[in-house]
Amino acid sequence: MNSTMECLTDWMTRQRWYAGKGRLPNLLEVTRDEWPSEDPDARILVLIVRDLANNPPSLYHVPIVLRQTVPKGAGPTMVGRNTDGDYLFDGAHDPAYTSALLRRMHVHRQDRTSRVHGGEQSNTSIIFDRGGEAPVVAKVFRLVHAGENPDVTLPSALTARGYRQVPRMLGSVTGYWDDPHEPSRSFSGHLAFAQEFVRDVVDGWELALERAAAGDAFVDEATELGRVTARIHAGLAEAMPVRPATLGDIVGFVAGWHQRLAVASSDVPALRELRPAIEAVYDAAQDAPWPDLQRVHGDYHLGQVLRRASGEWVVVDFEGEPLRPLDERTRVDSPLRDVAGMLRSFDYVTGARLNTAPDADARARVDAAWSRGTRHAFLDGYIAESGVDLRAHRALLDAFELDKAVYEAMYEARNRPTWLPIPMDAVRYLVSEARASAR
Ligand SMILES: Nc1ncnc2c1ncn2[C@@H]1O[C@H](COP(=O)(O)OP(=O)(O)O)[C@@H](O)[C@H]1O
Ligand SMILES: O=P(O)(O)O[C@H]1O[C@H](CO)[C@@H](O[C@H]2O[C@H](CO)[C@@H](O)[C@H](O)[C@H]2O)[C@H](O)[C@H]1O
Repeated sequence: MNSTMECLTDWMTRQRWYAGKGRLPNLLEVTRDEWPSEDPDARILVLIVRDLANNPPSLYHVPIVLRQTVPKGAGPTMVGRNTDGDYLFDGAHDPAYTSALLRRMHVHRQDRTSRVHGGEQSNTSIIFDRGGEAPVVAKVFRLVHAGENPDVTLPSALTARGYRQVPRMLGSVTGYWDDPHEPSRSFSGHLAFAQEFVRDVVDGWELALERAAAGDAFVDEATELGRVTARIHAGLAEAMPVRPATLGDIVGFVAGWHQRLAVASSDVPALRELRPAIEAVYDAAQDAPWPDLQRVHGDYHLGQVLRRASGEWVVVDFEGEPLRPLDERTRVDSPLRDVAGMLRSFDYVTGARLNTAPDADARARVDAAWSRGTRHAFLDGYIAESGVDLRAHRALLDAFELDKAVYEAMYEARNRPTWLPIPMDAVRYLVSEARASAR
């Protein structure tokens, strides 16, 4: 038997969302909130813990359920047994917590049976889709940050204005905590939210890969996706601040690109020799005309868009790039970041096919024109809907694409090293003479 923190220490290292891969956390309890439980055999504790082994320390949100006995089948979701003899369970898998979570967000359902989404996720999604009622997904953030989480605020703003291009937002939970280093302040941040779980959808990435492999065009889908992207941007501009890019903003963006390149170059040696050419593209963008700044999706790619059976696109995961600090992800930004993100994603479809082709014959059958046609269609759809001539922003769009490819190189080097050639090929192309003359 162990203290609650000791129980969590070992268990956390086995969780997909634990960020300190390969080392034990050094946990300190920050807050403990006991939620009312409808199950007399269960106590619900919503913990915020600090991992001091990380520099800077990270904050985790860990809801757990304490029970005197082990319910049938609950063994695999047990966290441990504490010094009082209580068994601790992962809240996400325990009905006492999952139904309390819905109550907390004022989401009422007859059938509260739930399941945890099995995918490779940095957060935990709990799906309620039984009993013939409208299905709901609750997303439990694991790493928590002080301040707004854009994954809550952006889709909420769009839902409030009737936009159907995001799943309907239903509610959220905010947590409060103190920091011993700043005793005069108290902090708050989003811990979870609930939204419509969109049924009968296909993930844009899977769909695009399937189409490309079958030799089928993706032009109609990409055109519509371009339109939807422009509509989302219009909705965010309606709901949240918009302003012209000042010289100070532009200098800040360009400095940010250079800084990210410096960090990425230390992770990815192949970027080093390309650095002067990449920097030249960044510097050229400083003198280009910039469209207005506003809130954007921030990590826009085919894996973040779902296609309903009706053919409509729905956009999810407004959390922004996981490798960027939260305060950067909650500022006004350029809508070109999202456009560039999706353009990169079309290129990834071709790249992934080349990367996974078993032999030279299979590689030769991969059609590079697929990505070009899809990119054009997406831009056409965006331009038609927004009235913004993106092609007039070619140099700037190239700089955003290059910055995204540099981010991807860093992301792949850290997470999927065999995929690194995909963004590296894009970096080489975007700085090439051929690209410069097309600009
Ligand atoms: N509201 C929803 N309805 C249906 N599927 C969803 C919904 N939200 C997320 N998903 C699915 O779950 C996947 C992961 O969700 P996401 O928000 O991107 O989590 P993470 O930030 O942890 O990657 C998405 O790519 C999508 O396939
Ligand atoms: O986890 P997130 O969805 O927030 O995004 C991260 O992981 C993505 C990989 O799943 C990564 O996207 C890159 O790979 C995609 C294919 O798997 C491709 O469609 C994207 O264009 C490419 O950027 C994303 O960059 C990263 O933030």
